[in-house]
Amino acid sequence: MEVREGDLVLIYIDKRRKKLVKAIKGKVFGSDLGVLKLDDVIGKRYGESVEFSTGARAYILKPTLEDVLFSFKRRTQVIYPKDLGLMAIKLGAGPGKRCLEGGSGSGFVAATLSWFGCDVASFEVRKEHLYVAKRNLEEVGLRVTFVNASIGEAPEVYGEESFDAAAVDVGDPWKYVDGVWRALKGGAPAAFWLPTYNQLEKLKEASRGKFIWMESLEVNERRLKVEKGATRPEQTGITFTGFWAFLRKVY
Ligand SMILES: C[S@@+](CC[C@H](N)C(=O)[O-])C[C@H]1O[C@@H](n2cnc3c(N)ncnc32)[C@H](O)[C@@H]1O
Repeated sequence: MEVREGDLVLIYIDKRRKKLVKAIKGKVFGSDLGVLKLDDVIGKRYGESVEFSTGARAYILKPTLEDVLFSFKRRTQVIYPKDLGLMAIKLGAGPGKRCLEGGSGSGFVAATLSWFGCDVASFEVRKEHLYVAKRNLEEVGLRVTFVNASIGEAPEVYGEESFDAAAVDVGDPWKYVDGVWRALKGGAPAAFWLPTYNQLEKLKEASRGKFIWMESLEVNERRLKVEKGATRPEQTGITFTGFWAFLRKVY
Protein backbone atom coordinates (compact mmCIF):
# COMPACT_ATOMS: atom_id res chain seq x y z
CA MET A 1 0.00 0.00 0.00
CA GLU A 2 1.36 3.38 -1.04
CA VAL A 3 1.34 6.73 0.77
CA ARG A 4 -0.98 9.18 -0.96
CA GLU A 5 -0.94 12.96 -0.63
CA GLY A 6 -2.82 13.99 2.54
CA ASP A 7 -2.28 10.64 4.31
CA LEU A 8 -1.17 10.63 7.93
CA VAL A 9 2.13 8.78 8.22
CA LEU A 10 4.38 7.88 11.11
CA ILE A 11 8.01 8.83 10.49
CA TYR A 12 9.85 6.29 12.62
CA ILE A 13 13.50 6.94 13.37
CA ASP A 14 13.68 4.96 16.63
CA LYS A 15 11.60 4.32 19.78
CA ARG A 16 12.08 7.86 21.03
CA ARG A 17 12.03 9.68 17.72
CA LYS A 18 8.78 9.09 15.88
CA LYS A 19 6.44 11.71 14.57
CA LEU A 20 3.01 11.75 12.97
CA VAL A 21 2.92 14.01 9.90
CA LYS A 22 0.56 14.71 7.04
CA ALA A 23 2.11 13.92 3.67
CA ILE A 24 1.75 17.25 1.89
CA LYS A 25 3.61 18.13 -1.33
CA GLY A 26 6.25 20.84 -0.90
CA LYS A 27 6.40 20.50 2.93
CA VAL A 28 9.38 19.27 4.91
CA PHE A 29 9.82 17.50 8.24
CA GLY A 30 12.81 18.64 10.27
CA SER A 31 14.57 16.66 12.98
CA ASP A 32 18.01 16.39 14.57
CA LEU A 33 18.82 14.13 11.60
CA GLY A 34 18.25 16.98 9.15
CA VAL A 35 15.37 17.58 6.78
CA LEU A 36 13.03 15.10 5.13
CA LYS A 37 11.12 16.23 2.02
CA LEU A 38 7.56 14.96 2.26
CA ASP A 39 7.51 14.77 -1.56
CA ASP A 40 9.88 11.79 -1.08
CA VAL A 41 7.36 10.11 1.24
CA ILE A 42 4.42 10.34 -1.18
CA GLY A 43 4.32 7.25 -3.40
CA LYS A 44 6.48 5.15 -1.04
CA ARG A 45 5.10 1.86 0.23
CA TYR A 46 4.38 1.70 3.96
CA GLY A 47 7.30 -0.12 5.58
CA GLU A 48 9.89 1.38 3.22
CA SER A 49 12.55 3.80 4.45
CA VAL A 50 13.30 7.36 3.33
CA GLU A 51 16.43 9.46 3.54
CA PHE A 52 17.04 12.70 5.48
CA SER A 53 19.30 15.45 4.14
CA THR A 54 22.13 14.04 6.31
CA GLY A 55 21.82 10.56 4.80
CA ALA A 56 20.15 9.14 7.93
CA ARG A 57 17.08 6.96 7.29
CA ALA A 58 13.60 6.62 8.83
CA TYR A 59 10.77 4.17 8.21
CA ILE A 60 7.35 5.19 6.88
CA LEU A 61 4.62 3.47 8.88
CA LYS A 62 0.84 3.58 8.80
CA PRO A 63 -0.25 5.09 12.15
CA THR A 64 -2.05 2.98 14.74
CA LEU A 65 -4.53 4.47 17.22
CA GLU A 66 -1.70 4.62 19.76
CA ASP A 67 0.46 6.69 17.37
CA VAL A 68 -2.51 9.00 16.80
CA LEU A 69 -3.18 9.47 20.53
CA PHE A 70 0.44 10.21 21.33
CA SER A 71 0.45 12.96 18.69
CA PHE A 72 -2.25 14.85 20.65
CA LYS A 73 -1.68 18.04 22.61
CA ARG A 74 -2.50 17.47 26.28
CA ARG A 75 -4.14 20.04 28.51
CA THR A 76 -5.41 17.47 31.05
CA GLN A 77 -4.63 14.11 32.56
CA VAL A 78 -5.42 11.47 29.95
CA ILE A 79 -6.37 7.80 29.91
CA TYR A 80 -3.61 5.62 28.49
CA PRO A 81 -3.88 3.01 25.70
CA LYS A 82 -3.59 0.09 28.16
CA ASP A 83 -6.78 1.31 29.85
CA LEU A 84 -8.55 2.53 26.69
CA GLY A 85 -8.30 -0.85 24.97
CA LEU A 86 -10.18 -2.58 27.77
CA MET A 87 -12.70 0.27 27.93
CA ALA A 88 -13.54 -0.14 24.23
CA ILE A 89 -14.15 -3.87 24.71
CA LYS A 90 -16.24 -3.49 27.86
CA LEU A 91 -18.37 -0.78 26.23
CA GLY A 92 -18.95 -2.93 23.16
CA ALA A 93 -17.54 -0.14 20.96
CA GLY A 94 -18.18 -0.60 17.26
CA PRO A 95 -19.80 0.87 14.16
CA GLY A 96 -23.25 2.30 14.76
CA LYS A 97 -22.94 2.48 18.55
CA ARG A 98 -23.99 5.84 20.02
CA CYS A 99 -21.57 6.70 22.82
CA LEU A 100 -21.75 9.40 25.45
CA GLU A 101 -18.54 10.79 26.87
CA GLY A 102 -17.67 13.27 29.62
CA GLY A 103 -15.31 15.10 29.97
CA SER A 104 -13.53 15.46 26.69
CA GLY A 105 -10.23 16.49 28.35
CA SER A 106 -7.59 16.05 25.65
CA GLY A 107 -9.77 13.80 23.47
CA PHE A 108 -8.15 10.41 24.15
CA VAL A 109 -11.43 8.64 24.96
CA ALA A 110 -13.38 10.41 22.21
CA ALA A 111 -10.71 9.48 19.66
CA THR A 112 -10.66 5.85 20.78
CA LEU A 113 -14.41 5.42 20.54
CA SER A 114 -14.52 7.22 17.20
CA TRP A 115 -11.63 5.10 15.86
CA PHE A 116 -13.65 1.98 16.71
CA GLY A 117 -16.53 3.35 14.62
CA CYS A 118 -18.80 4.75 17.35
CA ASP A 119 -20.91 7.85 16.91
CA VAL A 120 -19.65 9.93 19.87
CA ALA A 121 -21.13 12.90 21.75
CA SER A 122 -18.47 14.28 24.08
CA PHE A 123 -19.49 16.68 26.86
CA GLU A 124 -16.95 19.13 28.31
CA VAL A 125 -17.55 22.02 30.72
CA ARG A 126 -14.31 23.91 30.04
CA LYS A 127 -14.19 25.64 26.66
CA GLU A 128 -10.39 25.61 26.52
CA HIS A 129 -10.31 21.82 26.99
CA LEU A 130 -13.08 21.31 24.44
CA TYR A 131 -11.10 23.38 21.93
CA VAL A 132 -7.92 21.29 22.41
CA ALA A 133 -9.81 17.98 22.17
CA LYS A 134 -11.66 19.15 19.05
CA ARG A 135 -8.44 20.34 17.37
CA ASN A 136 -6.66 17.08 18.25
CA LEU A 137 -9.37 15.01 16.58
CA GLU A 138 -9.72 17.31 13.57
CA GLU A 139 -5.96 17.11 12.90
CA VAL A 140 -6.19 13.33 12.48
CA GLY A 141 -9.53 13.29 10.65
CA LEU A 142 -11.66 11.76 13.44
CA ARG A 143 -15.23 13.02 13.81
CA VAL A 144 -16.94 13.53 17.19
CA THR A 145 -19.67 15.92 18.31
CA PHE A 146 -18.37 18.10 21.15
CA VAL A 147 -20.89 19.70 23.49
CA ASN A 148 -19.90 22.53 25.83
CA ALA A 149 -22.03 21.39 28.78
CA SER A 150 -21.94 19.08 31.79
CA ILE A 151 -22.39 15.37 31.15
CA GLY A 152 -25.28 15.61 33.62
CA GLU A 153 -27.17 17.58 30.95
CA ALA A 154 -26.88 14.84 28.30
CA PRO A 155 -30.53 13.67 28.65
CA GLU A 156 -31.73 17.27 28.17
CA VAL A 157 -29.52 17.76 25.09
CA TYR A 158 -30.04 14.37 23.40
CA GLY A 159 -33.15 12.98 25.07
CA GLU A 160 -33.63 10.13 27.52
CA GLU A 161 -32.37 6.65 26.59
CA SER A 162 -30.46 7.78 23.50
CA PHE A 163 -27.02 6.20 24.08
CA ASP A 164 -25.71 2.63 23.82
CA ALA A 165 -22.73 3.22 26.12
CA ALA A 166 -21.06 5.88 28.28
CA ALA A 167 -17.48 6.68 29.33
CA VAL A 168 -17.09 9.09 32.23
CA ASP A 169 -13.84 10.73 33.37
CA VAL A 170 -14.79 13.85 35.36
CA GLY A 171 -14.17 15.01 38.93
CA ASP A 172 -16.98 13.90 41.31
CA PRO A 173 -18.60 11.42 38.85
CA TRP A 174 -21.14 10.26 41.49
CA LYS A 175 -22.91 13.62 40.95
CA TYR A 176 -23.69 12.62 37.35
CA VAL A 177 -24.87 9.05 37.88
CA ASP A 178 -28.49 10.08 37.49
CA GLY A 179 -27.89 12.04 34.24
CA VAL A 180 -25.84 9.21 32.74
CA TRP A 181 -28.51 6.68 33.78
CA ARG A 182 -31.25 8.74 32.08
CA ALA A 183 -29.21 9.20 28.89
CA LEU A 184 -28.45 5.46 28.51
CA LYS A 185 -30.65 2.76 27.02
CA GLY A 186 -31.73 -0.07 29.32
CA GLY A 187 -28.93 -2.57 30.03
CA ALA A 188 -26.28 -0.29 28.46
CA PRO A 189 -22.70 -0.38 29.78
CA ALA A 190 -20.99 2.58 31.46
CA ALA A 191 -17.28 2.91 32.24
CA PHE A 192 -16.25 5.31 35.02
CA TRP A 193 -12.59 6.27 35.42
CA LEU A 194 -11.47 7.08 38.97
CA PRO A 195 -8.10 7.81 40.51
CA THR A 196 -8.65 6.73 44.16
CA TYR A 197 -10.19 3.90 46.20
CA ASN A 198 -12.53 6.17 48.18
CA GLN A 199 -13.96 7.52 44.93
CA LEU A 200 -14.85 3.97 43.88
CA GLU A 201 -16.75 3.57 47.16
CA LYS A 202 -18.64 6.85 46.63
CA LEU A 203 -19.55 5.90 43.06
CA LYS A 204 -20.78 2.47 44.14
CA GLU A 205 -23.02 4.04 46.76
CA ALA A 206 -24.44 6.57 44.26
CA SER A 207 -25.10 3.94 41.58
CA ARG A 208 -27.07 1.58 43.86
CA GLY A 209 -30.50 0.75 42.41
CA LYS A 210 -29.64 2.29 38.99
CA PHE A 211 -26.71 0.23 37.77
CA ILE A 212 -25.34 -3.25 38.33
CA TRP A 213 -21.78 -2.87 39.58
CA MET A 214 -20.17 -5.39 37.20
CA GLU A 215 -16.57 -4.99 38.29
CA SER A 216 -13.82 -2.55 39.20
CA LEU A 217 -10.21 -3.10 38.30
CA GLU A 218 -6.79 -1.69 37.59
CA VAL A 219 -4.89 -2.57 34.42
CA ASN A 220 -1.21 -3.22 35.08
CA GLU A 221 1.30 -3.13 32.26
CA ARG A 222 4.83 -4.49 32.62
CA ARG A 223 7.18 -3.69 29.76
CA LEU A 224 10.06 -5.99 28.90
CA LYS A 225 13.49 -5.20 27.61
CA VAL A 226 14.34 -7.98 25.18
CA GLU A 227 18.04 -8.63 24.68
CA LYS A 228 19.65 -11.98 24.01
CA GLY A 229 20.56 -13.58 27.32
CA ALA A 230 19.37 -10.55 29.34
CA THR A 231 15.61 -10.29 28.78
CA ARG A 232 13.91 -8.77 31.85
CA PRO A 233 11.30 -6.18 32.91
CA GLU A 234 12.11 -2.53 32.15
CA GLN A 235 13.16 -0.57 35.26
CA THR A 236 11.18 2.56 34.44
CA GLY A 237 7.76 3.23 32.93
CA ILE A 238 4.16 4.03 33.79
CA THR A 239 3.28 2.81 37.27
CA PHE A 240 -0.22 3.75 38.48
CA THR A 241 -2.83 5.38 36.22
CA GLY A 242 -6.30 4.79 37.74
CA PHE A 243 -9.21 2.41 38.19
CA TRP A 244 -12.12 1.43 35.99
CA ALA A 245 -15.59 0.76 37.31
CA PHE A 246 -17.77 -1.02 34.75
CA LEU A 247 -21.52 -0.75 35.31
CA ARG A 248 -24.74 -1.72 33.47
CA LYS A 249 -27.94 0.31 33.56
CA VAL A 250 -30.94 -1.46 35.07
CA TYR A 251 -34.48 -0.43 36.09
C1 LIG B 1 -9.09 14.18 33.23
S1 LIG B 1 -9.96 15.09 32.04
C2 LIG B 1 -10.58 13.86 30.92
C3 LIG B 1 -9.51 13.32 30.04
C4 LIG B 1 -10.03 12.41 28.96
N1 LIG B 1 -10.64 11.22 29.53
C5 LIG B 1 -8.88 12.00 28.05
O1 LIG B 1 -8.36 10.87 28.22
O2 LIG B 1 -8.45 12.81 27.21
C6 LIG B 1 -11.42 15.56 32.89
C7 LIG B 1 -12.22 16.58 32.11
O3 LIG B 1 -13.54 16.61 32.63
C8 LIG B 1 -14.02 17.92 32.51
N2 LIG B 1 -15.20 18.00 33.40
C9 LIG B 1 -15.28 18.15 34.74
N3 LIG B 1 -16.55 18.08 35.17
C10 LIG B 1 -17.31 17.86 34.06
C11 LIG B 1 -18.71 17.68 33.83
N4 LIG B 1 -19.58 17.70 34.83
N5 LIG B 1 -19.15 17.47 32.57
C12 LIG B 1 -18.27 17.44 31.51
N6 LIG B 1 -16.94 17.64 31.68
C13 LIG B 1 -16.46 17.82 32.92
C14 LIG B 1 -12.81 18.75 32.91
O4 LIG B 1 -12.91 20.09 32.48
C15 LIG B 1 -11.69 17.99 32.22
O5 LIG B 1 -11.44 18.50 30.94
